[in-house]
Amino acid sequence: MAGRFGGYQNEIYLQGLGGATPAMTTDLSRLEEAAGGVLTPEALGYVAGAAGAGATMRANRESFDRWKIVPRMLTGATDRDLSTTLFGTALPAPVLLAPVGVQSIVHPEAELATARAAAGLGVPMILSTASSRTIEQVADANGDGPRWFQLYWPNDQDVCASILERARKAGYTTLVVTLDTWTLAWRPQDLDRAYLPFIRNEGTAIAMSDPAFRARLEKTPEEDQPTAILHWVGMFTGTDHGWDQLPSLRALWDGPILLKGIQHVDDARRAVDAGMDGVVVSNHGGRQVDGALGALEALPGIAQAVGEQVEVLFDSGVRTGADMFKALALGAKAVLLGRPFVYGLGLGGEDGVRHVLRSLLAEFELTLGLAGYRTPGELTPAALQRS
Ligand SMILES: Cc1cc2nc3c(=O)[nH]c(=O)nc-3n(C[C@H](O)[C@H](O)[C@H](O)COP(=O)(O)O)c2cc1C
Ligand SMILES: O=C(O)C(=O)c1ccccc1
Repeated sequence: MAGRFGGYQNEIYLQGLGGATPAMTTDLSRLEEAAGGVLTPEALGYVAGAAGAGATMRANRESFDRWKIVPRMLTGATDRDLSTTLFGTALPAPVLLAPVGVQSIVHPEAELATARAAAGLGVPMILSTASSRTIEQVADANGDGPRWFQLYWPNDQDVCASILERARKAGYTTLVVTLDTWTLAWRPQDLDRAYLPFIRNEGTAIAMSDPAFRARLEKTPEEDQPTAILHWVGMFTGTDHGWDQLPSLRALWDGPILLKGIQHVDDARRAVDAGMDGVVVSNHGGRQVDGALGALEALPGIAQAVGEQVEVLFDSGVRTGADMFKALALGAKAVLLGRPFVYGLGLGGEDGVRHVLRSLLAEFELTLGLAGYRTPGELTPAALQRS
């Protein structure tokens, strides 16, 4: 395991001896700019866009910038090991691919390319309910790779049960229930273009292939697509649930359940009280509540309050290996990578996602070692200074 990710650096330099340079940038903070050259304006606006005036998305980055790494010397950190364990399963590194719907808007192979790249590295992929491919197709492409499933909690218990049963049968082990997007926020980038991918039938594969969902329709989606899409949108958005409904979800899923979108320490405590196995501290990449706090600001308090009892994961604003280092030092057990892998997918399909993941993990491994640490588990807030 040691050196497995850092080796990407040597590989790139060695290829340089033969005159080759990487197909896309190794500066992960510049991927959005690069993707701007290949995505349609609608797709770029959808992926890169945020809620409102973008204040939360900017706050996500500002909160990373406020923390600085304080490197230690002569610690013998030459031999690193990035591996970690989540819910009893070993992972090669503390990173997962965040659930991202409608991937067909950036690349024709969509979630299948992502699933292949993730499986090749042993990195878990979290499949979105709003996937452009079915649960079973993505599982096939993912082979023996680890896979988690993200639920947009439908307001129809039969459809919910059917989707979760399909996920279980297809080998998804862990459930991530996203709570922060029970309706879409005000998103000017999309509103100005009157663009919404899923009402154009992007990202509806799971619902359209679901027997319980189809049973709700008078005409099949093939006969009357607009009605089917409207029914789907109504089922997955517009209804907030309550804490008292979590037991009904628990009854439908045997494996670990995490709640995604947790930002208040009291909600993290409620998740623990409700018997959940983890939380994802996240503000959805600034795509939901504009004016909300930078997600990293919420992390230390939540990690302190519940980190001993459940797994605390983090996303929103992670762009580089240094960002991973900071989130782990502030209490995350692992991070979810969001937009950067989507840009990699748009730029280069499966190879692009692989490049982004390998770059992130190589940079993280080098940062870890050069700051004086051998393993992610050694990181604590003492590795950082707030400025
Ligand atoms: C295009 C796009 C689609 C997304 N779709 C979903 C989704 O279907 N389910 C979900 O839980 N989160 C979704 N998210 C949120 C991500 O899981 C993650 O929380 C967010 O991207 C993290 O922020 P970052 O991209 O700034 O790192 C989506 C994000 C983007 C950019
Ligand atoms: O765009 C999003 O952030 C998102 O979560 C979503 C919601 C529904 C369908 C596709 C993506």
